[in-house]
Amino acid sequence: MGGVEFVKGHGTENDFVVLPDPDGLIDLDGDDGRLVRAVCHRRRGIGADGVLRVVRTDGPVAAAAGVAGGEATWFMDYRNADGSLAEMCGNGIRVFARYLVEAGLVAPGAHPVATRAGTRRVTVDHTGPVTVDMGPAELGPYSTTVVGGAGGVELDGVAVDVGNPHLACVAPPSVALDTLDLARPPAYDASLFPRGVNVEVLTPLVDGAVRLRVHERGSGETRSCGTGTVAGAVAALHAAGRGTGTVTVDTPGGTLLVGVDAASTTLTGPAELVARGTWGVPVALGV
Ligand SMILES: N[C@@H](CCC[C@H](N)C(=O)O)C(=O)O
Repeated sequence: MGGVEFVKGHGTENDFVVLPDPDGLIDLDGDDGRLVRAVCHRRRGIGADGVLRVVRTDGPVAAAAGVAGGEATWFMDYRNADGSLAEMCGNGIRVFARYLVEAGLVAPGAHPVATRAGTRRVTVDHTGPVTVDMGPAELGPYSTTVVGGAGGVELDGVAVDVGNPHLACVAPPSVALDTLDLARPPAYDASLFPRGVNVEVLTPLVDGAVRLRVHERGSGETRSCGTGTVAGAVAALHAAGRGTGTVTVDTPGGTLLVGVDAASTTLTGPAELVARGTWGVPVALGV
């Protein structure tokens, strides 16, 4: 019986199936990402918020994605659970880097990893927290969202580009963060976000910390989102009249640390590999 080798991992409970595919032999695009949807399915598949394909930067997958490897040997080819592509994944890239170390593909240390949003430098060892230079996070226009469907809660937010699109909403104290319905896709201004958007709701900055929940484009509500955490930290600092600082972000899945300076942002948090095996691809997928 054939199958696909995989590793399962998570970063603050944002979970991923890692697919080692150095030469890009697996077809992840066929039938609008049906293979990705199948492997991420929580009952019929392995279950995950997304897929991290580990593929070489000098092969056809990176070339087709328009990714210039530069000094990076490895390209994180990220897919959301619904099969859609995303430019960047802040929790995923830490898991990806941990996989590279555990697989012996890189030594512990600082390494460039290619993504659709550009190359990111990741500092990783075998067990400790992983730090990613996430690049600049660009503040955009203010906008609004409605969470919880028709008759839901309207919130003001600000667009933040972290390589992928976010609408980060610092909620007033009258909004009970824990009771918001973020399972349903929040409404947003499609003219501002033509490729969709990840929506974060967070508490105002108090003593350098916020609490944050997220609905991710292509995956639904997740326990954490690394790029969303950076977007939330930037929005919280902005709401407090600041452009730089360090923010501790508590998500339902765990705690992350974000650094924001004038030129760039950093994200530090855990990355764990929890299982490995062979996925017996459903015959109907014809793989
Ligand atoms: N969970 C990720 C973000 C994954 C991509 C996102 N859903 C999108 O479509 O932009 C993270 O940790 O950053």
